Amino acid sequence: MHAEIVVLPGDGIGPEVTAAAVEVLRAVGYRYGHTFSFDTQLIGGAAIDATGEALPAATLAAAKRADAILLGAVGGPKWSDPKAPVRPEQGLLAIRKALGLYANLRPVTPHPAALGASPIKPHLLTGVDLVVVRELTGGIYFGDKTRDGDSASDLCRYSVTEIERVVRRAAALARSRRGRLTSVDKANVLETSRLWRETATRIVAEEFPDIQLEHQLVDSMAMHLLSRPREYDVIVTENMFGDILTDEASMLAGSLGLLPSASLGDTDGSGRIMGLYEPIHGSAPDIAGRGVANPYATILSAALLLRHSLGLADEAECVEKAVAAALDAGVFTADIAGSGGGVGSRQATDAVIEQLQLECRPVMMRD
Ligand SMILES: NC(=O)C1=CN([C@@H]2O[C@H](COP(=O)(O)OP(=O)(O)OC[C@H]3O[C@@H](n4cnc5c(N)ncnc54)[C@H](O)[C@@H]3O)[C@@H](O)[C@H]2O)C=CC1
Ligand SMILES: CC(C)CC(=O)C(=O)O
Ligand SMILES: [Mg+2]
Repeated sequence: MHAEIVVLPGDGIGPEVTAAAVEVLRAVGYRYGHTFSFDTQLIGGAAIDATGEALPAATLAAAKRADAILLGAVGGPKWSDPKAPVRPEQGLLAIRKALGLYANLRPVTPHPAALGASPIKPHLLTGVDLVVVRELTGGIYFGDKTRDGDSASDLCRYSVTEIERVVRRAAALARSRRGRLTSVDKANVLETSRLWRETATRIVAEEFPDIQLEHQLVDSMAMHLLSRPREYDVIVTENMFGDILTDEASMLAGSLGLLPSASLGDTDGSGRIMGLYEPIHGSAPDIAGRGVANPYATILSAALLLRHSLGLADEAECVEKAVAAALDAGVFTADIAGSGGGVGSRQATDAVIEQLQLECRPVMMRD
């Protein structure tokens, strides 16, 4: 097949990790006989520097035309002045909203070889396999913001429709997995959470009676996620809770540099799903430009791109197996290796590409 992929490197380590994922996509495409073309566009701080805007119109237009989008990360100290008229993060929020990417899937599956990188006891981590479905285009990140002298406010608003569609997506995912859905809210305090809980209960009862639904308050969820992570299957929650809980969940895997994500919209008339794929981490300014960033989260995001937007399940699995094999072989970047050790991004990417040759057997190459 031929696919057009828009690449949005962004800032900090974004260009480093997207370059790694593009190399892997080229390698897997070559192996399976696909041609992927890559159109690099500006977003975030890099876009502000070049155009004054965090999401230039040309970037959005290219993203709308593309078969899929791969993004690194945005932001950094250069653009973090509280008085700055525009911030890189606004570009990311804007593209998610403009493309209707309301469901952000963040799988968390600690790899056995990397358990030592986690601060959690290994016996709690074996068998952990969960997905957080984070609502991505509503809530407090998108509400009106005001600053009035010494006070400020951020409005958190959710509509029933916004909650229904993400809960449906999460419940359908749970149905394809172990049939368990945990909806996370703060319904003991917040009105938006009470609407969330009411809507999640109704949608599951009416449309997914086979799914086991439980509700969990976000504060105790933050604790249970670390004390009994194996019990969770699919977790659905609103935008900010999902953002925070998944950075926490990265500690189950051992590093932020290991968690990928898929931001998905609805399927269009031709069966195509709009998708943007990015690691859950940020631009990591503290390590940017040194060639030491862990590229695995972005490479695994590219695997999600192959699966969800291009319908290439075998190719996605091939990339995932290659990353797992690189980890099995002990190819750890510094964030996983610890104690000042570890290989650079270059070696980690090379290891994945090498493992691709061993792990993947396209149909045309099978006996
Ligand atoms: N999706 C995005 O574009 C996101 C952007 N950000 C932005 O990133 C900037 C930095 O934010 P932080 O809070 O520092 O979060 P961060 O995720 O960039 O970094 C947190 C810590 O994790 C480490 N880390 C992250 N990714 C890594 C990787 N692939 N390999 C090795 N180590 C890695 C960093 O070195 C740092 O010590 C901010 O401007 C923030 O707004 C933050 C989160 C998401
Ligand atoms: C940078 C923010 C807009 C969001 C964030 O932290 C994330 O999507 O993980
Ligand atoms: Mg985040």
